[in-house]
Amino acid sequence: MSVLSCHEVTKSFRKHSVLEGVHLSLEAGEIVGLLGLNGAGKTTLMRVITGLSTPDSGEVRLFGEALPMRPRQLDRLGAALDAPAFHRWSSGRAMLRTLLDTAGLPDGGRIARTLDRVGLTGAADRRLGTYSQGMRQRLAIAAALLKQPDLLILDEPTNGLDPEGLRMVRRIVAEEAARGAAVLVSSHQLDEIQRICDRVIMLAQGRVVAAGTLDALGYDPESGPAAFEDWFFGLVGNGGRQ
Ligand SMILES: Nc1ncnc2c1ncn2[C@@H]1O[C@H](COP(=O)(O)OP(=O)(O)OP(=O)(O)O)[C@@H](O)[C@H]1O
Repeated sequence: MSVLSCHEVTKSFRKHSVLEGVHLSLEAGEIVGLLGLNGAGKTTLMRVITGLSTPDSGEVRLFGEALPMRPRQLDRLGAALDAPAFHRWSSGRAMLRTLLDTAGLPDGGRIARTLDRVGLTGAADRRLGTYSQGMRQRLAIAAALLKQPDLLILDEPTNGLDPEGLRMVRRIVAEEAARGAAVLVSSHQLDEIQRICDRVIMLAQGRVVAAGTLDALGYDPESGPAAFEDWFFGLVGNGGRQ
């Protein structure tokens, strides 16, 4: 059974079609990169998968069950999407505690471990209003990791992160997959995707234009980042722009 499957998913905003007949599936323990130019539909697809947005047609199944998810199933999903809303007077530690309390889960050292994994131990008790953009991004990743999800969805997790943060994301994604979680990660950092993903799915104007391992899609990993960029543009074209 796939951890995630999408079948013929479509979504429009007014008359603007954003997702068209999207098919995909993710298995436990694999890391899949979602690629596409600005406006290709990556975030919309992730919002549909996480139940934040309803598709116009098609089906999304998580852990074998069609959306919408039952509350207990929700705890099996961890997602960092968009810019999360933070209460500026709260702290990172307090925010994570609220998430655990809401889910009725015990801490058992989980909060401290998660803060450590994202490099926020030293800032854990600072007010969120004082966090930098990169620190907020780290906290969003921590929130997604907190419940040890079976499906981890990260929308451009390296946004605003320093080089050490890039390494951290790489390490976390690999650790989560090794633990058995399925990971779907979008990024404009083609070299990062090339390094960390087992498979890629390319979206262009809301359609999947390519999906598979880099090898199956005809990319030679030895040929380096510049070649990956050429390969990417060869598949997505110019995204419909003039
Ligand atoms: N709530 C909304 N209302 C209207 N249009 C929307 C809405 N959300 C997204 N769109 C449109 O859907 C299209 C896809 O947007 P989406 O954010 O999914 O793209 P993306 O691939 O994540 O882009 P980026 O790389 O810039 O983050 C865009 O044309 C966007 O303007």
